[in-house]
Amino acid sequence: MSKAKPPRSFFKPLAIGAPAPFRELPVNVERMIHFVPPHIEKVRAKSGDIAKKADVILANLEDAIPTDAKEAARAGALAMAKEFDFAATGTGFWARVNCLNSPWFLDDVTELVTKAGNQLDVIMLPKVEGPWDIHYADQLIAQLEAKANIKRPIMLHAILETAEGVQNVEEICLASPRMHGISLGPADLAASRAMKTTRVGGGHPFYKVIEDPHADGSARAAAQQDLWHYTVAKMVDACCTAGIKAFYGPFGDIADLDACEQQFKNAFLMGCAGAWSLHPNQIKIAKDVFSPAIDEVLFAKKILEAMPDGSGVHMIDGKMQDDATWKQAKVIVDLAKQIAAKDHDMASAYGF
Ligand SMILES: CC(C)(COP(=O)(O)OP(=O)(O)OC[C@H]1O[C@@H](n2cnc3c(N)ncnc32)[C@H](O)[C@@H]1OP(=O)(O)O)[C@@H](O)C(=O)NCCC(=O)NCCSC(=O)C[C@H](O)C(=O)O
Ligand SMILES: [Mg+2]
Repeated sequence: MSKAKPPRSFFKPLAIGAPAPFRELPVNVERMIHFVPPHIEKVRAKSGDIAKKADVILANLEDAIPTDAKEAARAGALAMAKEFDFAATGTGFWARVNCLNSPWFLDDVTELVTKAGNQLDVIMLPKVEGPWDIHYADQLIAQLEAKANIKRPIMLHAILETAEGVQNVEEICLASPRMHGISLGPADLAASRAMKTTRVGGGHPFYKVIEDPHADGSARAAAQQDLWHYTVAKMVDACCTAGIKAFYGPFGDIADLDACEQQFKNAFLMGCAGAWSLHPNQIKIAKDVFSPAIDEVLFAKKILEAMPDGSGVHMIDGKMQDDATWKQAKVIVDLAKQIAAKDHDMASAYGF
């Protein structure tokens, strides 16, 4: 049976000279994690402009990068760290490395941490199966941080994309104070679970409920259901328990902006902080969806103003408010304040 670390050891650096892990997550607006294929020079060159619109730019080294371009993608990621000052626009800089059992993982992490460790905010780890994967990456990154004299800890973000990972998601989230969050990886997860779909996220016309038959034999209404509801709910609960962030991952039908928006909306309502954008068209969708709606923020502000100490019962616009709705309102207003601090247009729309 595995044992948890003693509380006093949990936040100790794992290597002499490595920075101490964060005790609280840095407060960053991360509505979209924008994927860049760093081996394609033309696309990589757009990173500076994209960084003005996106909250996070991620250099992708894993799936979607051809085997013969893995080294070029790694070199491209290092070039991005050198060429662009992402921090100056308040944009996060992340990299998705190849998975732990691949021939590239060790060089990916070694080069990123030692050559770009002061620019890199988060390493995204694919196909995490259990806490043991996080422990290994955690120790390795600490050793490299110490070697390269990195001053600020690099965080870890795991992708939930195997059946085993979903089984172990709570332990993964709690495995290290280096954990930043978790993203759902619906494509790999579908394959791992033997789900019969070729889609990257989103719904499926075969997954629906159908109305009972009518006596007159008329057509029965049917509605598609959300294939990802169970996994997103499990992921959100595990992340919130650990004090880290949950993200919906990719939506692969780049042309279907409506379905992308709906999938992101479901994730936002269920507690996710953001989603991945694979194409520039998905950045604005994520920005709009993962910013609370203006009328919701104004209503939430009314609740907080009516109940300054968060207790008692009040009626606002015909709706009962109490301690619990005060907490709901606070979630929305706190997020709106974070967005307002970054985005002046949103600040005035929210009335801050
Ligand atoms: C999906 C794409 C291959 C589509 O690219 P393309 O055919 O070039 O699209 P467009 O012609 O519409 O592009 C218009 C212009 O935009 C530029 N562009 C495209 N994508 C990006 C981008 N990600 N960042 C910046 N700029 C981008 C094009 O160069 C065009 O520019 P111009 O020619 O000057 O007009 C492509 O979007 C892409 O490669 N996206 C990333 C794909 C990716 O990262 N996939 C992996 C993540 S999903 C995954 O791994 C699954 C997950 O793990 C799971 O298991 O679920
Ligand atoms: Mg994947």
